[in-house]
Amino acid sequence: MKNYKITLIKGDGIGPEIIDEAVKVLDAVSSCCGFNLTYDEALMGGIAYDITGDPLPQETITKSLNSDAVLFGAIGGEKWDALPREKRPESGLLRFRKELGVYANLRPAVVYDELINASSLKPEIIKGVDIMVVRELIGGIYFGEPKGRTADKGWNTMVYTREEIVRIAHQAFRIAQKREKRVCSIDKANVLDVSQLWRDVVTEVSAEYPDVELTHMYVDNAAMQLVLNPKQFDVMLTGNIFGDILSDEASMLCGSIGLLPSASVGEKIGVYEPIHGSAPDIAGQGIANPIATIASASMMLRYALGEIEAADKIDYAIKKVLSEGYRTGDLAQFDAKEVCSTSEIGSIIANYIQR
Ligand SMILES: NC(=O)c1ccc[n+]([C@@H]2O[C@H](COP(=O)([O-])OP(=O)(O)OC[C@H]3O[C@@H](n4cnc5c(N)ncnc54)[C@H](O)[C@@H]3O)[C@@H](O)[C@H]2O)c1
Ligand SMILES: CC(C)[C@H](C(=O)O)[C@@H](O)C(=O)O
Ligand SMILES: [Mg+2]
Repeated sequence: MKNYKITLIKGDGIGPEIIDEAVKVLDAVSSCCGFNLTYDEALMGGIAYDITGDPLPQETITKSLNSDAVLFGAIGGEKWDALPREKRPESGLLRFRKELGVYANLRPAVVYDELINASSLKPEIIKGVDIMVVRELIGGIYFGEPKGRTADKGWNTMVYTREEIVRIAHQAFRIAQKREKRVCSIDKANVLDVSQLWRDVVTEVSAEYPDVELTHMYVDNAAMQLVLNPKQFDVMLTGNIFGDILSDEASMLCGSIGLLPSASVGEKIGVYEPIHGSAPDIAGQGIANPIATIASASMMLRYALGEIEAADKIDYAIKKVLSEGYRTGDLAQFDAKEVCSTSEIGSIIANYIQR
């Protein structure tokens, strides 16, 4: 029987609660599909800082690089907000992504028919929305030098090199070839030099993909177009910060940020993580929506392990459970037949798979 090694990073806030549900579902699907998963936990974020003094212990990097994939919950919280930047949970996550070289963050935003009433937008605007945000993840303003602050001044630098833009653009075009063959590249080329380079390089790379239509859009307009007419988008190619913001916005087309998964991939091991954070406001209450993490586990099976049947089973079970009206609190107002806790909805999805 095939055996895969998965590094589990639960992190802070709701991280442990949502990862536990993803593991429940993974265990159900692996026993149905005839493979085995071995989990090894590793620390990151505030909890790692509290235990080791470092938000990203070396052991976490080593374990992750020696596994087949990483399933990640979320990090951060007010408790650690006053720490110096390099000790903060968020710095641990950024360093982790850089160490693993996961330059492409794939964030699908798909509107489920079952949740068509969960968006504040009209059903006719969102029905059928299926967007893939391809977000550059280890460059841009998050990493550029110089950065720093004094009492009276704070500064960061948005930098992209040609090489960084080329590799993320190839990802976007290759993904588009398997979809509707449309890439909309998002930038702020009317103002930023770095965006002018971005636009030129994306255009150059597009010459290798004559079957894919390329358009460009300024990020401010893109934020507006996403709620005006989201179906115009197939693949949205973005830099680091623009993709961070637009994917949170896109989650509200779908109904809740608790639904959106992601895959962070590059040359080495991939990291599979919900797009949301540690949600300190609801942590420990058993009400977080674990579906984003369960769907991230499905992306892990599909992309990292090639267990397509198992991934399909999870995706189908999520849809089925939503169609039967099971909802966590974030979606309780929308055609709910039964409002469930985090653990209940995880069990219902796992049981559905085992039926
Ligand atoms: N990848 C990550 O680990 C990650 C991502 C984003 C934010 N963060 C960190 O998380 C902390 C909180 O940040 P924030 O509040 O801006 O963003 P957040 O995504 O944690 O929460 C935003 C809002 O969405 C809700 N929400 C998020 N996930 C949910 C879920 N699964 N089910 C139901 N509701 C959910 C929260 O309750 C909150 O009201 C910060 O420290 C931030 O830096 C971490
Ligand atoms: C916590 C933060 C560093 C992170 C990001 O901005 O990438 C988060 O918002 C995300 O979307 O994963
Ligand atoms: Mg974010």
